[in-house]
Amino acid sequence: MSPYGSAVTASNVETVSTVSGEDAPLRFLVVSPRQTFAVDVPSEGTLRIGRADECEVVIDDESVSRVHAVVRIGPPMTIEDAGSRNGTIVVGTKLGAHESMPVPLGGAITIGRAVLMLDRTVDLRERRAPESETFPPIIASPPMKKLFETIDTIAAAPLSALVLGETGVGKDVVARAIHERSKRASAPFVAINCAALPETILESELFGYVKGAFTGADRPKKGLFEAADGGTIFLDEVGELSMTTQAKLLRVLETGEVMPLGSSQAKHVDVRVIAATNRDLRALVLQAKFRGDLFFRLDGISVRVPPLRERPTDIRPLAEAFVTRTATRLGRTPPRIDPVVIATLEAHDWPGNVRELRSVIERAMTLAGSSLLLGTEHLVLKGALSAGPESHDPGLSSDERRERDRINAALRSTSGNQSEAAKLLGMSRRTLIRRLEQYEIGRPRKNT
Ligand SMILES: Nc1ncnc2c1ncn2[C@@H]1O[C@H](COP(=O)(O)OP(=O)(O)OP(=O)(O)O)[C@@H](O)[C@H]1O
Repeated sequence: MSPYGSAVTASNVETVSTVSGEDAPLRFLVVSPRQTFAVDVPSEGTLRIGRADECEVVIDDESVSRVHAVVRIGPPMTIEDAGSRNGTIVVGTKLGAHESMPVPLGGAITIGRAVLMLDRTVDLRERRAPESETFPPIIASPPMKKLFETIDTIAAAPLSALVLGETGVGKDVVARAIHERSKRASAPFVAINCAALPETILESELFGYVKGAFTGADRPKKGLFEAADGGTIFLDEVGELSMTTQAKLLRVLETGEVMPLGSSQAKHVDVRVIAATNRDLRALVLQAKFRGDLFFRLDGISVRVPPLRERPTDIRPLAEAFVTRTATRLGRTPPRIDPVVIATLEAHDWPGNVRELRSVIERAMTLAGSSLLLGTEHLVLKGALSAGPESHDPGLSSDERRERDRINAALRSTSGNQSEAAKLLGMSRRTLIRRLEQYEIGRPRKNT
């Protein structure tokens, strides 16, 4: 029972009594009119949810009170309404001011116009493409059939590979498919987003470090190259690597050896590198922003994943698969999709590609509740995502474009969390918000 008020319990939902142990870490998925993002749940303490900057989960919407609700990590994990203007609804039960109840796993929590859901995730590096998302044979358009064949060719070749394509097309999924169809399938697949981390942290993630390599390095750490030994490392957004890190990466590719930070001893690794980018690497090479020798090493063999607008016949099977997957996760019967919804989805141009389609479906499923028909009233397409980095913006100078791309990348890597993205970018949240307006980036938008 909450020290602040009475506790309400729901009998038919799975609640969470621990956030540690064997289970995958927990996160809150947040869908609000302007934002879609995920927030990892810490192992202890509280999470304030509200509009105010000091909240751990900031939802930028006027329907949300400044501090609307408080999650106590537990055990058991509970949510308490913090005296909000319009209450907190937990799977249909409205909490009055200072009432609390256990947080249900996978159940909708409504806070103003936003919906939150507690979800289990897997390790950040691995979470983008769990087994079930691995290139399911659900997509059958001619361009994708061709892509399947190319994936098999790439899988069999002992070369580095480059996966090209706009944001959200499924480069990550393709990289994993290459790994799983290769001889390395039983060894690890390790993925990292090169745009997500500042240079020094990225290098220590990639190459590891020895004890005492820098302040705070009180024990040695294995890098991802070592962790992927025998398998595949997937370097997402490779176009964002700094020149220094590019030089170090090139050395690993040329010698097959990694040098942990602070060490003078190289370690041999046998790792296949698959890199991905939504930027024109060749153009970056021409502008001296990407090393030509590294480009040629990475570009052993390349594959382009077509944008969703070039394969509209994939939209229906993908949408159906996302509906089934979300329903399974929520323990619901998958609803039928109204044919008008399919037609609407097929007519949309999907600047955020498959990722955008996935969030639109997940949001529709949340809004549909237990309805057995997913209708147009559940569909929110307008403003669901902003244009990706390849959108047309002839007015932007290249510096501005770079900054805009960095911001997009940071938002992607933090699943749209503005505060985290601002930290990564080394700017205040307010500055980030100003930039979002300046570059007309739809307010955080990317879901994982
Ligand atoms: N063929 C597919 N089948 C099922 N899910 C897919 C498929 N393609 C993409 N997805 C889903 O769409 C989302 C985006 O895919 P992914 O992360 O692979 O895109 P990306 O091209 O790597 O994006 P970015 O450039 O932003 O990193 C993920 O949730 C992924 O699971």
